[in-house]
Amino acid sequence: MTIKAKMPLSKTIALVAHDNKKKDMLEWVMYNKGSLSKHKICATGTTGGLIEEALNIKVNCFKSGPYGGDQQIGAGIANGEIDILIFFWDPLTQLPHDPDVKALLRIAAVWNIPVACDRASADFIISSDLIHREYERDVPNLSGHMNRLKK
Ligand SMILES: O=C(CO)COP(=O)(O)O
Repeated sequence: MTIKAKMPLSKTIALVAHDNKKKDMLEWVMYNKGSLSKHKICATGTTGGLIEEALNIKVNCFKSGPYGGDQQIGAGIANGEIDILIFFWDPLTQLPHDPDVKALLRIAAVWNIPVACDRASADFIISSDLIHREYERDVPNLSGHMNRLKK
């Protein structure tokens, strides 16, 4: 059971990159600076600091990923405060906070937000017509869930 949530004109985009992917992320944000500047940007700590420096824009920086930043972004998604996740995670390195990485990807799928895990998909999202307009997306209907449990 789902209900509709409004995707606002100005989206809140979360940017996250693992260390081996930070160069990719910086190149991507520099290339897309024009589009990104129309939206609110948040990020895990180190990624966000690098983006602020590179683009000279304000980034709402959470804690560094391994210190809870992934979980803070996950909470933002569950609270309806984050509309899009661009997460260049590293598929070739074991990380101590792997459970947090999985949890972030999971909660993004639960809340049906657009997620890009590499530059090719990030390009699709940023060049989509939907990035420039309001639209509705399905989100879980929690009251339906509570009612089912009561039966
Ligand atoms: O580890 C991360 C995501 O899992 C990213 O965190 P930082 O941006 O702080 O490096």
